[in-house]
Amino acid sequence: MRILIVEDSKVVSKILHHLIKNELGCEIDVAPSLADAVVLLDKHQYFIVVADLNLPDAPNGEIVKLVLSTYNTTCIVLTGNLDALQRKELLKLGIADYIIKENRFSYHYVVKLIDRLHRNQQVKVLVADDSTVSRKFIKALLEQHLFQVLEANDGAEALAVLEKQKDIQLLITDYNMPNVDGFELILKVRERFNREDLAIIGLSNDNDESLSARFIKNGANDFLQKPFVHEEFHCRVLNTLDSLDMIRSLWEKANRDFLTNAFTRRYFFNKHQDEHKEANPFSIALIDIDFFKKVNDTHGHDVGDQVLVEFARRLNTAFGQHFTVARFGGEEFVVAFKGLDSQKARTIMDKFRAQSEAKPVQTSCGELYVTFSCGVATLNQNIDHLLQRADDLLYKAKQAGRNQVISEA
Ligand SMILES: Nc1nc2c(ncn2[C@@H]2O[C@H](COP(=O)(O)OP(=O)(O)OP(=O)(O)O)[C@@H](O)[C@H]2O)c(=O)[nH]1
Repeated sequence: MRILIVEDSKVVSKILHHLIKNELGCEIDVAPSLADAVVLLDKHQYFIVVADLNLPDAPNGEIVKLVLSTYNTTCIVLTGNLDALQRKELLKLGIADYIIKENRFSYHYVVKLIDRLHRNQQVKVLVADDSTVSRKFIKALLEQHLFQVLEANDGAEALAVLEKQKDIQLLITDYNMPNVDGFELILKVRERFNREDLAIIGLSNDNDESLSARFIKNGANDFLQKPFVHEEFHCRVLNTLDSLDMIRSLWEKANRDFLTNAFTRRYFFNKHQDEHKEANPFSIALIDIDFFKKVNDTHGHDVGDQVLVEFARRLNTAFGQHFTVARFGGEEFVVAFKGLDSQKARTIMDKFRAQSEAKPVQTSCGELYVTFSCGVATLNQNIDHLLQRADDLLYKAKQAGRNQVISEA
C-alpha cells in the first residue's frame, strides 16, 4: 500500500510520515503543494491521499475534488479548522473522513483510520433495510470506507444471505421491515452466530425511547437512531469492528495454542464435552511424539519447538478441515474423529503415521525423523472416560515399541 500526504507544513507532514511508517510500514510520498501532488498522482496509484485543505497553490480545498473525481482515490482531509458549510460540502463530496489538527491524538487517529480502511477491503457488511433510499445511503457511506457491501430487502432475505455467505462480519439492520423485522432477525441470527462471529448494529427512525436498549439486550452490539450524521455512523461502525477484532483476538488466545496454533485442550472439551449425547460414532486419537525429550536434549528446546510446530501443521493439513486437532500439552496431541468408528479412525491415523515417519522435519539443525505412538478409542460413555481409554491404548503402543497406532478391537 502506498500513501500520499499533501501538506505544506513540514512539521505536520514529518509527524504523519513518522507515525504511518512506524505503525503501518507502507510506502509514503509527501507533496507540499497541489502542483507537486499532481505530479505524484500521475506517477503512482495511491491507496489513500491524506490532504490538507489549505495549500499555498490551492487555498480552498481544491485538492479534495481533484483526488476524488480525477484520480478516483480515497481521501482523508486534514484541516486546522472547519466551518459547518465546509463540513457539509466535504461530506457531500464523499471523503472518507476529516480530521482537525488539534493535538497528537488527531495524527494517531489518521493512522488508525488508514489501517482500518486497509482492512475494511476484506470485510463484508450486510445492510438489511426495506427502504431502498436508506439502504443505498448506508451502502454509499460504507463504500466510502471501502467495505464490501451486500444488501437485503428484509429480515428473511438477510437470513438467506447470511446462510450463504458465512464470512459476513457486520450486519446493519433496520427495525421496521416486512416478513422478518429487525428484532426477529437479531434473535434468529444470534441462534447461529456468536459475538465473535458477527457484529450487529440496529437502526430505526421509530421514536420509541426504549428501542436502543431492547436492540442491545436482544444481541445487537450497538444501535443508531435515524437520521444520523455521517461521522457518527462511521465512528459506530469503526468501534463495533474494533470490539469484534478484540473479541476475536481474546477468543484466539483462549482457544488456540500459542506455539503451534492448534486448538487448546479447553477448546476440545468445550466442543466435545456433550458428544456422548449424540448417536453418531465418535472416536479420538491420542498422539504422543516418541522420544521427544531426546530431541530437546540433543538439539535444544528451539529445535524441539520447530518439531512441534511442524507436527501440528501436518496434523492440521491432514485432518484439520473436517476434524478437531488440539494440543493437549507438551508433545501430546488429540484428533477428534466425529462420525468415525475406531477402526476407520485407526486406518487413517496409521496412514498418516506412515507418511509422517517417511518425511523428515526440516529444522535449523537439519532434517530430523520423528515418529509417534497413538491410541484410538470410540465413545461409549463420556469424554473423560474416552480419553482415559485412548491414553491406556497409547501407553500400550509405547510399551509395544512405539511408532504405532493401537485401537480398541
Ligand atoms: N521444545 C519443547 N519441549 C517441550 C514442550 N513441552 C514439553 N516439552 C518437553 O517434551 C518432553 C517430553 O518428554 P517425555 O514425557 O519424557 O516423553 P518422550 O521423551 O517423548 O518419551 P516417550 O513419550 O516415552 O516416547 C520433555 O522433555 C518436555 O520438557 C514445548 O513446548 N517445547
